[in-house]
Parts: sequence; structure tokens; C-alpha cells
Amino acid sequence: MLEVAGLTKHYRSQAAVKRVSFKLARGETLGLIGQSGSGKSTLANLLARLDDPDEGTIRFEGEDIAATPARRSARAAWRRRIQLVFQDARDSIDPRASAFDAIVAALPPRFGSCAEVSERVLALAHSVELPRSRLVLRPHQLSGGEAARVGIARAIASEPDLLILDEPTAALDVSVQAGVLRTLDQLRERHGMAMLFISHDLDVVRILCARALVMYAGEIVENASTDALFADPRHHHTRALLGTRLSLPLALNAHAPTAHNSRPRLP
Ligand SMILES: Nc1ncnc2c1ncn2[C@@H]1O[C@H](COP(=O)(O)OP(=O)(O)OP(=O)(O)O)[C@@H](O)[C@H]1O
Repeated sequence: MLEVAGLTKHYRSQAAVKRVSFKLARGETLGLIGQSGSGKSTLANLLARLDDPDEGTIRFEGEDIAATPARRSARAAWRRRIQLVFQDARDSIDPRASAFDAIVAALPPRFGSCAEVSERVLALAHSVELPRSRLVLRPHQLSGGEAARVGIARAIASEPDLLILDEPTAALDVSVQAGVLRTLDQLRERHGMAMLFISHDLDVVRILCARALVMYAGEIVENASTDALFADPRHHHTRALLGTRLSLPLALNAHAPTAHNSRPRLP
């Protein structure tokens, strides 16, 4: 459903994203890992069409969406079908809006009557496991995990085909992170959407994704199954990321298997 070819973006003379090419299939969760400054967020912004590439194509369901300038993409037919979730949802929610209103604001216009809107918001809150009682709260009154769930509910409100998650759980503690990751995995299974899951944490990517891209200095230096990345990392940067990782799988699941070909499962 997504085919990226030769995507390049410069800031001044420096290339933040260099000749990036990859494919993402419907229903697949693809990881994107790399150290800080490697170009992950720039790539996410290009794919979500918040920014324009200097070169390259982004074919979404066959259409090159990079051909439409970012400033004109708001009206494009595919706009609502691609959604981006940021690290801290509180930054992208109106601070005066309740969680309920923040989700309402993300609904497509077809939800007309108050009863329909209310029903849809409750269904979305339920699917991201956000307790109904939290819907009256404003962003600063929500916990990090609750805010992440509001951000995901907003992103899935328009039933996207592609969800780009830019470190959505990085600010959360491990147990809260596990809950949000489990919710994301269930949503993918239920709705069959494709997900690009960005993280600097290889263990989180390994839990959610069967395949991952490794980004280094703007380039994709590895594109492989997560089992292969763990068992036989080819690029020195992947080896460096593996060397510095935390023991998150053990924290998520005390019985996480250690064999290379059996990925840890969410509890
Ligand atoms: N708006 C901008 N103007 C100028 N340079 C930018 C801009 N956005 C990103 N960059 C530069 O592009 C490079 C890639 O940054 P990017 O934020 O994409 O990396 P990242 O891998 O997402 O990092 P992090 O994990 O810290 O979020 C960095 O050198 C950064 O300084």
C-alpha cells in the first residue's frame, strides 16, 4: 500500500533524509529505528505530508502523494487515510479542550447528530482502553499513558489505512508503555491498518514489528526481519543500537523467550 522511492530532504545543505526507499504492506507493522538525529521524524513528516521532499516519490495505494505540495494536502482525498501520532499527545491537543472534545475534533464530518458523535467518541475511547471517566479531563489533567491513548483515539478516528507513530510511548514508564503497545497491536489486528512504528528502542520495535528499517545519518542502512536484526545485525550502527538497549522485553514479559526466532509477546 505504501512504496517510497529515493526520498531525499535537505535542511540547508545537510541531508536529513537521503535516498530512502522501502515498501509497507497493508496490515504490516514496520519498525523504524535509529539514534537521535538520524532522520526518523523528518521521514515521518514527509510521509504524513507535513513537509515536502526535495526528491523522490511516496506511492500510497498507487498514487504519488509527494506530487501534492504539503500546503495543499489538507484537501487531498488521501489526507485522512494517513495519520501521524506524536510522542506526547498533549502537545497536539488544544490545552482548553477536554479529551472528549479533542477526539470530536478529529472525527470526519460525516458524524452529524450529537448522539452519533457521542457514541463514536465512546467507542473510540473504549477501543484504546481509555476509561470513560477520563473524557472530561483536559490534557494537563491526563497521565502520560492516558494522553497517549487520546492521541491514538484521535488518529484512528478517521479510520486511517496508515498510522505513523513517532515514538508514541517513549515518555511513558515501562508498564504503561506495555499497555499502550498492546492496544496498538490489537487495533492493527482489528482494523488491518499498516503501521510505521518509530522508536530509538529496538526492544519495543521487536515486540510489535516483524520487520524493521534501521536509519543512520539519513539513510536506511538495514531493512530486515527483526529476528534477523537481533540475530545477525549487518550494519555497525545496528550493532551499536543493540549494544546499548535496555532489558525491556524482560520488563514487559517475565517469560520472554530468548531464542532468536521467537519474538517476545505482549503479556
Ligand atoms: N526544521 C528543521 N530545520 C533544520 N534542521 C532540521 C529540522 N528538522 C530536523 N533537522 C535536522 O535533521 C536531522 C534529522 O533530524 P530528525 O528530527 O529527523 O531526527 P530523529 O532521528 O527523529 O531524531 P530524534 O530521535 O532525536 O527525534 C538532524 O540533524 C536535525 O538537526
